[in-house]
Amino acid sequence: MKILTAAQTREADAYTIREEGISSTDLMERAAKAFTGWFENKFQPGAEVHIFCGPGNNGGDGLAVARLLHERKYKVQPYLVGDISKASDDFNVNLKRLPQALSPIHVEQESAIPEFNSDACVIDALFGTGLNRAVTGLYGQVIEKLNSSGATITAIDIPSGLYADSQTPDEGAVIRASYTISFELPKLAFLLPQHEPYVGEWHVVPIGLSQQFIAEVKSDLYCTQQEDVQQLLKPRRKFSHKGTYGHALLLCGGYGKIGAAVLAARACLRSGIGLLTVQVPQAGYPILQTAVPEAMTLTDKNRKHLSELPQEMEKYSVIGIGPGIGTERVTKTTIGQLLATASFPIVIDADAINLIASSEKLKGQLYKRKLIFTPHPKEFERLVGKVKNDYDRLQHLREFCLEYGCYVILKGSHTAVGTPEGKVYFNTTGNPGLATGGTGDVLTGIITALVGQQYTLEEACRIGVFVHGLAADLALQTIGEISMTASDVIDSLPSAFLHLTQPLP
Ligand SMILES: NC(=O)C1=CN([C@@H]2O[C@H](COP(=O)(O)OP(=O)(O)OC[C@H]3O[C@@H](n4cnc5c(N)ncnc54)[C@H](O)[C@@H]3O)[C@@H](O)[C@H]2O)[C@@H](O)CC1
Ligand SMILES: [K+]
Repeated sequence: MKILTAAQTREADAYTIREEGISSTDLMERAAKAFTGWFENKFQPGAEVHIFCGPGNNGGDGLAVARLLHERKYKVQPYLVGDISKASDDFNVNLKRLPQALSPIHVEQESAIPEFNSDACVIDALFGTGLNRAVTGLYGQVIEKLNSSGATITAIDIPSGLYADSQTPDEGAVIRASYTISFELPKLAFLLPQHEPYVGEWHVVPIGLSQQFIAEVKSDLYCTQQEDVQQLLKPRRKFSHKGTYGHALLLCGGYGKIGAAVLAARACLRSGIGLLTVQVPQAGYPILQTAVPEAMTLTDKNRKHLSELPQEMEKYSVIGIGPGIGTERVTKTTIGQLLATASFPIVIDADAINLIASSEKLKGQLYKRKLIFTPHPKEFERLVGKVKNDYDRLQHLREFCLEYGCYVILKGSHTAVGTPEGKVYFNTTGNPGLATGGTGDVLTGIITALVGQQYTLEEACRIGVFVHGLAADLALQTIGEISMTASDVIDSLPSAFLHLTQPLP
C-alpha cells in the first residue's frame, strides 16, 4: 500500500471526482458514511457526541457525520469553530443539510464550549489535509480545551493540527485523539513514534478513491500488508532438498550472551533455512549443541568472544552476525576480515553494528556489498549521528541506504525497511510485547533464513519484519504483551508462516 502526501491525496480526490463524474459533495458523503460505519461499531447509539467543525472540507465531513449519526439516534451537538464566512462550498452544502433538530453552536471563543459528561465522545473535524500552518489563536485554544476535557476524541482523517507528511511546528496545538479514522490510505505521520500521543489507534476506511491514480502516482513510501507478503512467499518445491534452501552461518553469542545465538539459530531454523551452522566461542559449545540440535556448531578458538572466521567460507549462502558478540577489539578485526572477504549477503545486527559505527575504516568497507543492517534507533544513531526528529531519522535512513547501497531495517513500532533505491516500507504487524530482550536476535535469525532461501534482500526484509510482527501478534492472543518473551515469538513462527501460506477462510 502506498503512502501519499497531503498534496497527492488532494490530487487523488480531484482525479476521482473527475474520472467518476461525481461531485465533491458525493465524495464527502462517501467519506462521512465510511467514518460513521466505523463509529457505529465502536460507540453505542444514544451516546453524547460533540462534533467540532473547522471551515474546510474536514469540517464539511464533520457536518455530514453529524447528520448521519443523528439519523442513527446518537445525541449529536455540532460546533462551528471560528469564522465560517469563507467556509468551503461542501461545508456550506452540509451545513444546509443539517436537520432542524441539530442546532450548531458557533464557537467564537473557547468559553463557548461546555463541560462534557465523562462518557462523552468528541469528534475532531477542525482541520484535515488542508492544514497549511501551525494552529494557534482560537483554534489552538479550542484544541487545548478539547484535549483537557477528558472526553474520548475521534479524529476525522487526521488529528487537527498535525502535519500529514512533514514536521509539525512546535508552536502549533495538536488534537490528542484516542482514535483516528483516515480515508483510503494511511498518512506518513501515523507511522512515526513521535506522534503516538496525537494519533492514538488509527484505522483506514476506504472511500473509493481512484485505484488507477494511486497506482500511477509516484511515491517512495509504502506499508507492507499481508497480501503483499503472501504474494512474495514462494511455495517449497516437491523435489527440493535441504541444499535448495541455503546454508546459513550465524556468528553470534559471547560469554554470558550465548542465549542470543540460541534465539537467532532457533528463529533461523523455524524460518525455513536448509542448513544452519552456528559459530560460537568455546563457552557456548555445549549450550548450542543442547539447545539447538538441528544446528551444526563450530567453536571459535577464543573462549569468550568471536575472534576468527570459520574455514571454507565459500560454502555458506548468507551470514548473520552480531547478536551477543560484544565489542572486543579482536571481534572488530574479525568483522573487518569478513567484510573484506565475503561475497555473499550479510545480515548485520547489534554489536556488529556498534563496532562498524565506531570505525571509519569498517564503514569504508561497506560499499558494494550485499548488506542488511537491523538497528534499533539508538544503534542507528551510532551509525549516522544524532537525529533531530522522526522525519530527520527517515531522511538519514534513505541517505544511508543510498550512500552504501544497502538495506536498513530500522526497528520500531512500525519498523521501516530502507532500500538502496530510496524506498521505505513500513511494517504493519507487531505489538509492544516485542519490547523485550532477544526479539531482535529472533529477527536476525528470520532475515538470515530468508536471504539464504534466495529471496531478494528487499523481499527478505519485508517478509521477515512482517512475519516477526505477525508471530508476536499471534502470541499475543494466548500470552499477552506483558509476559511475551523472544522464545514465545519463535514458538509462534510456525503459526505465522501457516497463517500466510494457508490463510483461513
Ligand atoms: N477534497 C475532497 O474532495 C474530499 C476531502 N475530504 C476531507 O477534506 C479534508 C481536506 O479539506 P480541505 O482541503 O478543505 O482542508 P481542511 O479542512 O483541512 O482545512 C482547510 C481550511 O483551513 C484553513 N487553515 C489551514 N490551516 C489553518 C490553521 N493552522 N489555522 C486556521 N485555518 C487554517 C485553510 O485556509 C482552509 O480554509 C480531508 O482531510 C478530508 O477530511 C473528504 O471529504 C473526502 C473528499
Ligand atoms: K481532523
